[in-house]
Amino acid sequence: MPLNKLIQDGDNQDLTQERFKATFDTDELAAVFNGGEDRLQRIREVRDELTKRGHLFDALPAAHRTRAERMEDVSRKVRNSAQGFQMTRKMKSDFFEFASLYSEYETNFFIHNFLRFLHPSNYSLLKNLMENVSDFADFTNNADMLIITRDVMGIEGFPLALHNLMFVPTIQNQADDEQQEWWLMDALQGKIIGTYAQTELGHGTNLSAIETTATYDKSTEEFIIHTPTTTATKWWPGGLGTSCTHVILVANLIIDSKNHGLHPFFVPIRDRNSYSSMPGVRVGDIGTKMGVNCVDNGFLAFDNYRIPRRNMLMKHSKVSKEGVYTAPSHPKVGYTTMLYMRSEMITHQAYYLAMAMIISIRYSAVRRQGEIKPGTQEVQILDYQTQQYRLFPGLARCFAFMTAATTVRQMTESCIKELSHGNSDVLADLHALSCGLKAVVTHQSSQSIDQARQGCGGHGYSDASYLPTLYTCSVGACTYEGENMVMLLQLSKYLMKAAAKAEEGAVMAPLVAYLAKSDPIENGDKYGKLLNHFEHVARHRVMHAYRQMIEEEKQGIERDYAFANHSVDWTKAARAHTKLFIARGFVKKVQEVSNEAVRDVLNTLAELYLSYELIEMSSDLTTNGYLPETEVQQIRHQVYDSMRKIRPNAVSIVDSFDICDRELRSVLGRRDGHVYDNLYKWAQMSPLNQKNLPHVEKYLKPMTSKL
Ligand SMILES: Cc1cc2nc3c(=O)[nH]c(=O)nc-3n(C[C@H](O)[C@H](O)[C@H](O)COP(=O)(O)OP(=O)(O)OC[C@H]3O[C@@H](n4cnc5c(N)ncnc54)[C@H](O)[C@@H]3O)c2cc1C
Repeated sequence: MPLNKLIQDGDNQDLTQERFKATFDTDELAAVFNGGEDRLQRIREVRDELTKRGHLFDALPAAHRTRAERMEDVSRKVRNSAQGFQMTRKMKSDFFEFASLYSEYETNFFIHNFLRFLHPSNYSLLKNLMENVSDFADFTNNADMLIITRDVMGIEGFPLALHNLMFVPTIQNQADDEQQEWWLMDALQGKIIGTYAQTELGHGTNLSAIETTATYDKSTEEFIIHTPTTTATKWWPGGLGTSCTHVILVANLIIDSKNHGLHPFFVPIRDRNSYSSMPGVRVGDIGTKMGVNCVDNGFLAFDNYRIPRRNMLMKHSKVSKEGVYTAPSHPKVGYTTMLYMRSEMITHQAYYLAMAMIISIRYSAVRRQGEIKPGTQEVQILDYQTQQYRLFPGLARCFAFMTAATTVRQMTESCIKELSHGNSDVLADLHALSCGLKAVVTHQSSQSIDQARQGCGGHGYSDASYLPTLYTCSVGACTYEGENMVMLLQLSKYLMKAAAKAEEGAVMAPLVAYLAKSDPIENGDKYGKLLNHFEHVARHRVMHAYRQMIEEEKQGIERDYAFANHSVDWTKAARAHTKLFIARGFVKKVQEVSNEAVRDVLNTLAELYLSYELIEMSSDLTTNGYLPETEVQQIRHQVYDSMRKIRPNAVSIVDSFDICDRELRSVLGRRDGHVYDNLYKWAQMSPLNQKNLPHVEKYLKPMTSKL
């Protein structure tokens, strides 16, 4: 029995030959990547069930459909849940009993675990909205829902994406018990569809500049929602364009002319029956974007639109009938929700990147182009060192990022337990880390996906490869959920405080303890040595940025300006700090793997990851004589050595991601490697291959027929 489990008769011969070279069992590595044997098994069972339900999938590739047709396709798959999901009285009472067990801090934990892992609520919506999956899918199982969403819906989103991710969790997190009784069941059953409207046309990152107002009118016990300027128009919220009946609106709370800052309001915007916008509400779609065009991102403006007082979400802050404001008891409410969101985003990025690697590496094994020595046979492009340099660092990053996502999720869970005992010590560390991870992982994933696209030549630019879709989905995440540069600056502020502590010799949190250490004289074993180099670079960058800033302060420049004057250096420091965390986690993970053959291949990937990332930062390695140029050269050679070792296993490694053709939606990445015949078939489906096309009939024919 071959070690690669994907070998089948009739496949492209080059691909089959590659698969026979595997030195490890692909099922074993698949279990490591996908979070364990049980989880892998379950993913496969769900996938098999989906295979039996052909009508869940589209006859034509999405690229050959208009945006409106694609919106129709995804909406068909998430149709109204009213008939699908009736919560029984018992389920309803369990639901609220469970919710009430949780304290304020645990509420965030409750949202994510209860909704995603423990209880039918959030994913049940998706599940019950989806046709025909309720008889086999376990909606309490995150793996089930992940695979169903990816396989059936694809990665370009759907009109209820923000409803699930933001609208329902915000009601649970920020509405009081009575408000949850009013709104939650309708939201869970899809009787109302919502989104989260925060960003404005003129204001994104800087929340303090948001202009939309909610002014309390004591005489009627209502809030008057108003958009005072064009720049105050809400812009971007997913699902707002055409799908939502309601929004959670983030607006300035004004009472007796006093601004109490931003608060969330539950605001109906469209009639649930007619879908017409409410009087006083202007709402619509913002048009096509670089990607995620199955999400209808929209705009929203209000003309003195009135909502009842109790439509302000009042779990944490309150406004009484008389207009008395009560502030939230704890300023950090909501932090842990954000932490979970970010760990989920990192998981998604690891999958996007894995898909890009499957596509580009399989295709590079099938594609023959050019000769290494003139007059010899055309080579598989995977044999070119330059091609390996383009692709294999991305391959190693898949494992590094997946490990980071798992680690940060576990750290978040343990942090929440600590919070429930009143200990918030690690929250700031973890929040800062999550900012760095969000920024580094989204940036590097999209970079590696684009390298994969370019590595597939012209066919990589075709939608048939699916690489353009993967790139646009991945790169969008560099902006939403916190713009990346701003995320790095947030981490920098935390590192600035840590640097000050290191200078003072104060006690340091574990994640930044290395700042107070000096460079080791003994470098340790292979991994120890490389990780020491990561520590050196991070420490050097952080302390350098800090000391430059302090020097400016001594010259009378205020701290804020001194920080801003060195913000590029600070973001470089933040990246190095984050890469150190990822590198440490990857090494630890590899060392825990028990199967020797799998550990060997992961060792090679980890070596490549560490040496490649160090070479990317190599100028910091030689500064101040930390390493001689010869040692940097050795690290560079380590990159090439690791690539050589990975080459024979490359196809089997990507096969181990265990992502099937249907999920992959790529002609270039097909398991069987029959790329050319299928590219031809894919092109035949293009709507432009129909007869009597208007542009030809109206304009081109009359032009050419005159010649
Ligand atoms: C695909 C997608 C989906 C989205 N979905 C939603 C949604 O559902 N709901 C919603 O409310 N919003 C949504 N958004 C909006 C998103 O949250 C914002 O685009 C994001 O917060 C960035 O804000 P901005 O666009 O105003 O950029 P800006 O803040 O204007 O940033 C522009 C540039 O200025 C820089 N910059 C800004 N502030 C600073 C600073 N303090 N220091 C240094 N540099 C700075 C940034 O680094 C960036 O280079 C979505 C956006 C996208 C792309």
